[in-house]
This record gives sequence, structure tokens and C-alpha cells, in this order.
Amino acid sequence: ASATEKRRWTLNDFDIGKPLGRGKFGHVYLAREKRSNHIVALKVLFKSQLQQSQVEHQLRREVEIQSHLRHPNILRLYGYFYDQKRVYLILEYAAKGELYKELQKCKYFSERRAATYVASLARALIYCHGKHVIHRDIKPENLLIGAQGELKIADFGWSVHTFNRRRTMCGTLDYLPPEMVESVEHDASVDIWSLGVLCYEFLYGVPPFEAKEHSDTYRRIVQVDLKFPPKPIVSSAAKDLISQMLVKDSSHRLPLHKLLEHPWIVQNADPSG
Ligand SMILES: O=C(O)c1cc(-c2cccc(F)c2)nc2ccccc12
Ligand SMILES: [Mg+2]
Repeated sequence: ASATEKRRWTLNDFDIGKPLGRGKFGHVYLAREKRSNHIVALKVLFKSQLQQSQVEHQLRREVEIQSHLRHPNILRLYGYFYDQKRVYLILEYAAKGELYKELQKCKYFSERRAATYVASLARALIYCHGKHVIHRDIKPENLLIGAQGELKIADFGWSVHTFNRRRTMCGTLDYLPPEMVESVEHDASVDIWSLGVLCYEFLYGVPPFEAKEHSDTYRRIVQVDLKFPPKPIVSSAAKDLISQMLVKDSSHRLPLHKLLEHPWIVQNADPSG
């Protein structure tokens, strides 16, 4: 049987290593599965916290979705188990860590690096949409970097159909498309919008509709108040792609398969992704 296939896991199956980070509901640790020596990331969530925030059903559903997705640019969920106080998620270990830290360090990315990331995310989203999974939470905090520098979508904010109002209350609005900030029904094209926001942030170092107050960000999103600063210098091909994704009418956003044929992606993205 493969090292990480469906089994009844317990904490004794793992040697626990250094903490990799902390989230709202608990910590993530480096861990090694004893039988296979397979290195994983073990996410430890406190049941009390999950109950307080009333997210246990969302977590179950997202774990269900995540465990069935298989794509090089989507972080694997190998399994889960729980004890009296905690829920443990057995996750793929992304050796080069969090993308948002890399973006903070570099300030912004080269056009080749940005295009390579955007193309790999587009392929991952085409895969998800093909399985009727809408991500809805594409932002730097939810992206990790694998050992070969490849991007991995790492968030459990996945959901198939429900719209979690609470999420928009506490999370940043920056990445939400008009139809979500206006709380009208939405479809897979919300991910095209968020990918456009991400592409802008990769190239300029800040998201396009950033403002001091939530209310100003809200207004800039619904008005699609898109401006390209003079610095850093960005090619018109990149601006053209972003302008075709950040379109208010969701049915007029550039479809993801067309994105992969856009000149800026074809000329700049590293095919290996
Ligand atoms: O005590 C439980 O049965 C329990 C199970 C799970 C759970 C079960 C499968 C997958 C998953 F992600 C989480 N989550 C919880 C969250 C709060 C309190 C209790 C639980
Ligand atoms: Mg998240």
C-alpha cells in the first residue's frame, strides 16, 4: 500500500518536527510518517476553537473536497484523524514555504516569474472547475511554494456551492470580485477575477483596489477602479491580460483556457510551471 493511502492514522504514526507556522485554529508541524519515512506537514486544529467559530462542518466538507483533488499545483491532503481535543490534517509539505513572504521579500516579481505562477494557478483552477469546485479564496496567504519552486494552492477555504458570509466579514476584501462583495450569486468566474488581482499584485507588489478603509476598497472593486502605476515598469501585454480578467460582468472575464493562450503568458511563462 502507498505510504500515505487511506488508513486509520494516529499521532503515534508520526515523529513530530519543528513548527512550520501557526494559523487561526492551531499550528502546523513538520512530521515524518514512521513506516514510510515520508515527510509531511501535520496541521493541528483545536476542536474547541473550531466549535467556537462554528466551522467544523465547513472543515469536514473542505477536507472531503481537498482529499479528492490531485494536481501538481494543489497541495495534497493525504488524510486526517482526531483525538479528544484536536483534529489533525496530514498535508503535503511545501519545502519553500509561503508565497506571501517571498512577495514581501522581493517587493514584486519579474514578469517571467509572475506569468509562470499565473499559468500554473490557471491550470489548477481549470482542473478544479472541471470538478465543479470553485476556490473563492485565491490570495498570496493561501499559496505555498514546493521544493522545485512550483506554486501550490494550499487553502481549505474551498467550497463547492455555499457562500460563507462569515469569511468575507473577517478576511480581506481585496481579492473578492464585485458579485461577491455585493453578495449576489456567483460562479467559477470569481476565481478568474481573483487570479487577475493576484497577477496585478505579483507585478506591482500591492493589490489593485487597496485602500485604507474597507468601504473604499469595496467602492473601488464595484467600480472596477483599475489603475496601473508608472513604476515598476510593466509590459502592456501584462496590463492587457489583467484588464481582461478584472471585468465587472463575470460572463465577460477572459476564460482560463484563453488565459493560457494570451501572448503575455505564452511569451513569459516557463512551460514546466
Ligand atoms: O469529535 C469529532 O467527531 C470531530 C470530528 C471532526 C472532523 C472529522 C472529520 C474530518 C474533519 F476535518 C474534522 N471535527 C470536529 C470539530 C470539532 C469538534 C469535534 C470534531
Ligand atoms: Mg484561508
